[in-house]
Amino acid sequence: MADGGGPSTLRYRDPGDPSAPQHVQDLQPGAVIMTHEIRTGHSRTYNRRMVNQYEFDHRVGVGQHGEVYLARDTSKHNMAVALKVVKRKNPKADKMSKFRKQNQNLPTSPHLPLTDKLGTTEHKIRKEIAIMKKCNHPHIVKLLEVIDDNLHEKIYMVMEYLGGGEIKWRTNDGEPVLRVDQTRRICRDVILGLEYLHHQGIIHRDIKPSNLLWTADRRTVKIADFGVAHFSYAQRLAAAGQGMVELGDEDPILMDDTDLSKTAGTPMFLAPEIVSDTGDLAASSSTVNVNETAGGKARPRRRQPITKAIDVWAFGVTLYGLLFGHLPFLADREYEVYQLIRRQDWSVDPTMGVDQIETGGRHQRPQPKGQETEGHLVIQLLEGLLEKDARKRMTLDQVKRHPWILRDMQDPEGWLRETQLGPAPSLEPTADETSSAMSSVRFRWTRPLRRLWQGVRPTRSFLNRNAVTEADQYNDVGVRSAPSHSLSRRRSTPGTSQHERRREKSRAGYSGRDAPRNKSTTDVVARQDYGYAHDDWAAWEATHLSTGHPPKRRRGSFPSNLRPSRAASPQPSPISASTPSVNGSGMPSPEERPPSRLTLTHWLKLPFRKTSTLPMEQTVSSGSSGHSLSRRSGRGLARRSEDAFHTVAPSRQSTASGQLTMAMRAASWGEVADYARPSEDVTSVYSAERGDDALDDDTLLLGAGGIAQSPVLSIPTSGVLSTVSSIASLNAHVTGPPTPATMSVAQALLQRTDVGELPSAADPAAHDPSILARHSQIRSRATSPLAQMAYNPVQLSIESANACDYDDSSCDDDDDDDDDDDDESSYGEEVDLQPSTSQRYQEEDEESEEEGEVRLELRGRRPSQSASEMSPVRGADTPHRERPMICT
Ligand SMILES: Nc1ncnc2c1ncn2[C@@H]1O[C@H](COP(=O)(O)OP(=O)(O)OP(=O)(O)O)[C@@H](O)[C@H]1O
Repeated sequence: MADGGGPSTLRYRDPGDPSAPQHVQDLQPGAVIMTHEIRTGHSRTYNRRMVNQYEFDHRVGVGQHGEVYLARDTSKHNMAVALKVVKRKNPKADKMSKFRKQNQNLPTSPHLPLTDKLGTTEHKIRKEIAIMKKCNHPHIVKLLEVIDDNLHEKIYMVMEYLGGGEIKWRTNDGEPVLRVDQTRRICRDVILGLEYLHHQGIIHRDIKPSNLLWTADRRTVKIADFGVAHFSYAQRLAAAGQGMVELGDEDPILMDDTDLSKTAGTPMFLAPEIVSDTGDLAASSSTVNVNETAGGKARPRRRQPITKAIDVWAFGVTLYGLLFGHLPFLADREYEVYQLIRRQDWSVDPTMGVDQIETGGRHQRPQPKGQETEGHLVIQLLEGLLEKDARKRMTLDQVKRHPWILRDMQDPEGWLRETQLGPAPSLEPTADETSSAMSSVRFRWTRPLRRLWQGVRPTRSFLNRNAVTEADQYNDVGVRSAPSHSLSRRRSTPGTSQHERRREKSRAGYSGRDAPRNKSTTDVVARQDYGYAHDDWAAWEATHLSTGHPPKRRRGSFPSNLRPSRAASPQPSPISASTPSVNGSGMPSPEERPPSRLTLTHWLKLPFRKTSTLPMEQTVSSGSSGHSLSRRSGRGLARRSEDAFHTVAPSRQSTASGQLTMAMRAASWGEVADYARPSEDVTSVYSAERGDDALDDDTLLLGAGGIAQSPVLSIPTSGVLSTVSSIASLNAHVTGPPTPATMSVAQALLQRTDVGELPSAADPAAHDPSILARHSQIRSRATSPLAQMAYNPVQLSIESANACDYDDSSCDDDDDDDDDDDDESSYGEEVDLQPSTSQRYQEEDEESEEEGEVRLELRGRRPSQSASEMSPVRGADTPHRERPMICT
């Protein structure tokens, strides 16, 4: 790594993090940005992979169709985002799907989602994107941007990052880890999210604990993974309740209801109406799908229609799982599970939750209204949810009003009122959504063609300019207006190293990206051979914008009304006095240009450094210690850049159905508002400091895949959590050497958690962020990797970043066609290590592609995994896989 693998100084700002700056917390992106231009490279500071403005960190999950990475958006104050990288085409999976369609009795795991029948990978991704684009709700994971890498047939889905990870709900022994009241709060969030989805005409089809993710502060749960979700026109009509809804362009991919009849979802969570055919078919083809009529003649049985009720069922199974730590219908084989779902009644344990509240058994006598026990209410609710007849099943509205859901709320009526969804919005242009979700261009660049094109093509990063206001384009100077960097690197002349080429360029008077672009179009290709240049470019551009002389841009990239006039005298600015002179072209002379790599020496020479006018955080690395100075934005441009965040959010939130008030959010968690007791604030990492009794929030930070690695009692005390998170947030806001004040706060926090002494502020060592990082690493009392990630994000991100260097199976993509170049491929070289699961799959996939003929192998699907299931440290054993369970 560029900084010698020293401690990371990356600062992630999660919108859900209460310690994040307000503008980050307020970030509620409206329209999803569709980006069709991709720039890849490596960040200069950390040598991490970059795709456009996103810098990859570690992998947080692996799904059936792709991998999910933590990344930071360098254009938005390093805001954390989740980047899902999916291959547009997966011939092997597609072939397998086809094969499965023809051979329905193929074995599958009951734990894994069924997606085979939903069409090709491309179709599924398109649909997922189109559906996510329709959603904007506090309890639904937000899709922020879709980057369509047509060249490598990859799609990058940029989503809000949910730092809390999946809900952990059971131990290895199948015991619950959540308290009953915690489960209730999770349920409130899920109900609100589901209600919104159904209101939009969307059926999720894969509700289960692992698709429910916590925000970093663990106050909010959001529904994720729309891989098998379905948009139902009929559902949408019903939601509108008016018989008719206004339709935009009809979109075949969303309007095709035949998809709904296909089996999709995770077997254990499938509703009886879905498995009514499948189960029997799989079990015994001679007895299925027929009803014996009076005349003894077999006649196909009518299947119950598939409606949103399937989500209600899955929610019931989820609730059951959270309460009891195991699922109601368990068997080793898929078809056995289906039979149980169809025919068997479920039973309950004598106690529920980690607090072991008595259930009172499955069949109970009625209790006087208002005096029901908690167990009684829960069983009543489960009976309504797990009703095999979909027509008799509870509706979400009934669920929402159920006394157990409203229990402990101070003002249930207020909550119901506040969370009432407004009239359904009209169906906005769905055809546009899906057609733009992925480019349909099938053209693949060959290397010579690409080279030719690079010489003449204009650069444009954001084709969908409607998604961003004009002012934003102008303001967001850091990235959007940055020149596009070449996808490919120049072919090396034999015997010429990259360093030599660089030296040559620098002798010639310019270095790649600083080359004036206004002389001729061919200059555009005269860019650097390596990585990204955000920082330098942004710095350079910032300077010139501040003087009223922006660099030349492509026509149309500036809104005319905002385009600074060259004739007009620049605004008097304290910056302008110290900015470099510009030549006639609006570009600095070669001596004045920032260097291609921003070293500390160069930084010190920059004329504008004193004024701190960089539009984005600029990290300067010095020495091997990894000591870093982080210069935050100055007032001028940074201010504009921040403003852009607000204007970028043309709050769809404010549309009738998307409207959720603070009260609603508060109520769903029972925040300290009018809706709940103060002690309900159990999910706040700060509540321990307030001395609230019920903080057992640490139990939520448990192992992998819904399975707690350690019993609840061995989890560290809550004070540790709040302390470390305070340190983390302290770290997050220290953007330079720690001041004595911050050091003393950190010292106090560390003393409280008994993790050691910090050096004094006068000690130079104290200025090394590694000290803070080291001290904030709690001695591993939390055994789960996820917990450790939460406790020490900085440390883990370093390990994982290292891991990414060789493990990032998608890391290879940007080099697919450019591997003639030698020097950049830092991944791949270091590795003599065990390939990860995803890597193995990737390799197999590639092999198959190369062969042209897709080989079929019968084996279980690739399971989706969260980061906690994957060891963050390379070579360590995978902690757990779902164990098969036998139903008794
Ligand atoms: N926005 C996010 N923030 C944090 N982690 C995420 C996010 N989205 C996904 N993940 C993690 O990545 C894992 C896989 O992602 P995802 O579920 O989207 O993939 P998939 O291919 O749809 O998986 P599945 O097999 O469940 O269908 C999830 O289980 C989750 O742990």
